[in-house]
Amino acid sequence: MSKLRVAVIGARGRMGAEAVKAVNAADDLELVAALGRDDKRETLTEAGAEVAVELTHPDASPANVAFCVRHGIHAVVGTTGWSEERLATLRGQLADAPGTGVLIAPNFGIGAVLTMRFAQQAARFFESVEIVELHHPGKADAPSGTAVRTAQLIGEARAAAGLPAQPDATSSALDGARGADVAGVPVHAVRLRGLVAHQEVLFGDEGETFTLRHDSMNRGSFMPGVLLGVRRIGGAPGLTLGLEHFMDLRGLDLDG
Ligand SMILES: NC(=O)C1=CN([C@@H]2O[C@H](COP(=O)(O)OP(=O)(O)OC[C@H]3O[C@@H](n4cnc5c(N)ncnc54)[C@H](OP(=O)(O)O)[C@@H]3O)[C@@H](O)[C@H]2O)C=CC1
Ligand SMILES: O=C(O)C1=N[C@H](C(=O)O)C[C@H](O)C1
Repeated sequence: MSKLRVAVIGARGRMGAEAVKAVNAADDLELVAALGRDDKRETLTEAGAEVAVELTHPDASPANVAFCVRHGIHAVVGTTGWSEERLATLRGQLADAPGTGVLIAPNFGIGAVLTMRFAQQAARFFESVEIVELHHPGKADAPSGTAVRTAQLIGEARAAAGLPAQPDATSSALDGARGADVAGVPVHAVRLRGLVAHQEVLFGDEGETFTLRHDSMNRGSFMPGVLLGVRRIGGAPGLTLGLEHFMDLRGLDLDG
């Protein structure tokens, strides 16, 4: 059987270098291109890439993905910064490219995906919720894409359950002291040498707290998710938001 032809964009970055290793180690995949900031995107078409793994920077990602979509190359995107506006533009591009698939995964870590799902499930049971994300100091964006997505999912679940805004009597605060408000959920970002990628979701109600925590100890932790996306995206035309759509989450359904 022929191997799936895979390219990595951002190949010399922390994640990209790991993705290059993971693709090279997979028997069913062939690494046909490894692009850095200075390489032209045409390298992808010249190399005959079928799937591109995109791991660059929020400012660079939309143009890289647009190129892939225009040329019928499926994309597995881990780069953060996909605002609603950027997603709407991408949906428009995909509408003109039937058959082409793009996966945007805020986090490829299996445990991180589960954290998001469990947080969504727990959201309606607690009056208060806050998120603390903790990352290495080389990270460009804050809060993390994962924290933003987690907060959005919690916000949606709270709204669906008819919960009011959470209590907070703060009437005076230094800028940033209460974090960023994402969908009504305060999100706090820590940047600390020695960390990789971590997140805590703290729920609270009368007399009890409940904490979900996920830790990525190294970037190898993201690779099974990256490879799952690479193998599945060809069969999923259009936009897929979140790796959970390629995972078997039976038993973790939101509505019972
Ligand atoms: N979804 C997930 O599970 C994960 C997502 N991420 C996200 O992935 C992204 C990358 O993270 P990380 O690897 O740590 O970042 P790095 O800064 O280590 O790597 C980014 C790489 O992208 C390159 N680059 C920048 N612009 C372009 C461009 N226009 N075309 C091609 N390459 C480009 C950079 O090149 P140069 O070195 O020349 O600057 C660099 O090598 C971030 O958005 C991060 O949040 C990270 C971890 C997990
Ligand atoms: O930059 C990182 O490192 C990470 N970025 C992603 C994010 O912003 O959520 C995923 C993970 O947290 C690591």
